[in-house]
Order: sequence, then C-alpha cells, then structure tokens
Amino acid sequence: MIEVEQLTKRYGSTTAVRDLSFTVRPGHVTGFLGPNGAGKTTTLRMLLGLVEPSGGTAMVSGRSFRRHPRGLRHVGALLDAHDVHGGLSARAHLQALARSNRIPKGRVDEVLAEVGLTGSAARRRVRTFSLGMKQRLGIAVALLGDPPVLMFDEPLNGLDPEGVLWVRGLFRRLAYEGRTVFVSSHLMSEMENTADELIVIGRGELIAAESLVQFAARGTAPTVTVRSPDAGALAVVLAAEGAVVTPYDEVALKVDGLDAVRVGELAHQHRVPLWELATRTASLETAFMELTADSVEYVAGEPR
Ligand SMILES: Nc1ncnc2c1ncn2[C@@H]1O[C@H](COP(=O)(O)OP(=O)(O)OP(=O)(O)O)[C@@H](O)[C@H]1O
Repeated sequence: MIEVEQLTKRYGSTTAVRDLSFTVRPGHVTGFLGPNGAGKTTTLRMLLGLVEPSGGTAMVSGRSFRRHPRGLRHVGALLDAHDVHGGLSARAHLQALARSNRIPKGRVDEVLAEVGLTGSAARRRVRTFSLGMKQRLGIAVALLGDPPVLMFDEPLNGLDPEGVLWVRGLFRRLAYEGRTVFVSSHLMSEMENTADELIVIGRGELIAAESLVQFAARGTAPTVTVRSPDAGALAVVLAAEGAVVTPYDEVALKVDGLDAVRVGELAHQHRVPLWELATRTASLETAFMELTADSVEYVAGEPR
C-alpha cells in the first residue's frame, strides 16, 4: 500500500508537487500519469526517501521509506535505468546490492533469469548495454528483495514491442501475487494495456484517481456515425429531433445528441435504409488530453 497525504514539494519558486493525496492499493497495476513536468518523478523520489517533502507525508506500507530498515525488501524501484555503474557486470551489480541489503546470493540468478539477462549478457559490462537491457537490469534490481511494493518510473521507455509485452505480463503477475505495482508514464497509450487503476496528475496536483474503466467514461460523450444512401433525408429527420448533424461526405453523417438506438428507430420510421450505424466513444488518449489540457507545460514548444 502506498499512501500520499497532502504532499508538497517546492524548489524555490517552482512548486513541483502541490497538496497531493492518493492511495495505491495492493493487487493492482496502478498507472501514475501526467504530462511532462507534472511531478511524477518528484513524487516517486519522495516516496523513496530520496527527496525531502516541503509538506505532507509519503508512506509505503504505513511507514516513510527512511524508517524501513531493509530497503530493497520493502520497496523495489526503477527510477533511472542509466543510473548504474557502467564498469560492473549485471551480475556483479546485483551481487553488491544483495550483499548490502542482506538478500541471499541465490536470488541474483533468479532475477537475472526472470528479466532474461542470462548467459553472456549477465557477465557483460553494463556500459555496453542497450537502453532496453538497462531497463531489464533496473527491473531485476527492483525485484531483487522480493518486495511487496514496486515502483517504476517510465519503465516502457526504450523497450521494443516484445519487451513491452513482457513488462506488461510481469506487472500483471506481480499484482496478481498481491503486490502494489505503481508505474509512471506520460503516455496514456502506454498505460491503456498496462494499468487497471490510474492516478492522474497535472502541474503537481491530483486530477483523477479511479479505475481505467471510470476514466474512459469521462471522455467526450459518444457520437454516432451513420451511413445511408439517403443521408440527406436522414439528416433532416435527425435535426428535427434535436441532433447536431455533421456530414462526413454524401453518405456518412456524424450525429451528436441522439444515441444509436434512437437514430435506428427514426431511420426505420422514415423508411431510410442504413448501411452502417455505430457508436464511437472517445479514446482514452483523447480523454487524457482533454483532462490534462490545462496542465500541459509546453504546447508545440511554446511555454504556456
Ligand atoms: N531538483 C529540482 N530542482 C528544481 N526544479 C525541479 C527539480 N526536480 C524537478 N523540478 C521541477 O519540478 C517539476 C516536476 O518535475 P518532475 O520531474 O517531477 O515531473 P515528471 O512528471 O516526472 O515529468 P517527466 O514526465 O518530464 O519526467 C518540473 O517543473 C521540474 O522542472
């Protein structure tokens, strides 16, 4: 369980995180979403005791990280995949961490196998690793202490499609095992198939804390698309019922303000043949962009 209460972080005149409160429950993959500069990394760093809050509390399993005597066994985290000593091999890096966290040596080979860094990859110096391999090593570090709570900052960055699928499967399994899995991203498209719960922030403030399904329902009201060889006549009928009708072309109409059932009934009543009748809901990406539009720091390179 992760509990953030009225958390604030100021850097001089910049408020990176402002009065932020949310809870992340075990047994779920929770996406931590927000545009660039929203305050995600700062929040994760406060949860890990790497940054001191200006106000409020950031607790993991009921305690602040600094009070956890056995670090990696309580929280596993991947913050920055580049943040490893390049001269060491993946195995040596993990062995050093296992020693300092009093984790049994055998766990190193287990996590190397888990993330697919076996054989010569485990013996290679980390400086020769691709970003994708560094991400895998970072995930191995997070898993090393078999912790109940895991946090990942932009873990899909640099992964190829096979890597993305693998990470998604791993996160789901970790959540299924009853762990708390908290994953940041600035892209809704990445979270759509990764997370089942969402915490959305913008300019350091909470915008939404709900399930992905609830979040999707926030999007623009669904529109109906209808295609008919008699689209002109149908448009008149629908407009008379109060719909806002926008033609796509001679045979296709976009209908706002009436649902598909009513459009179908009216077409039937007026003997207008239909070629297509479909409801289109806004994509999650659209819902996310609408919701965070006021908190985007830069639009097309221009400061707002
Ligand atoms: N050490 C620091 N000193 C000054 N300002 C900082 C510092 N760290 C972060 N900030 C500022 O705080 C704000 C939040 O940054 P943060 O990195 O937490 O956002 P983020 O949501 O993780 O963004 P991104 O998706 O770009 O990584 C930004 O305006 C950033 O410039």
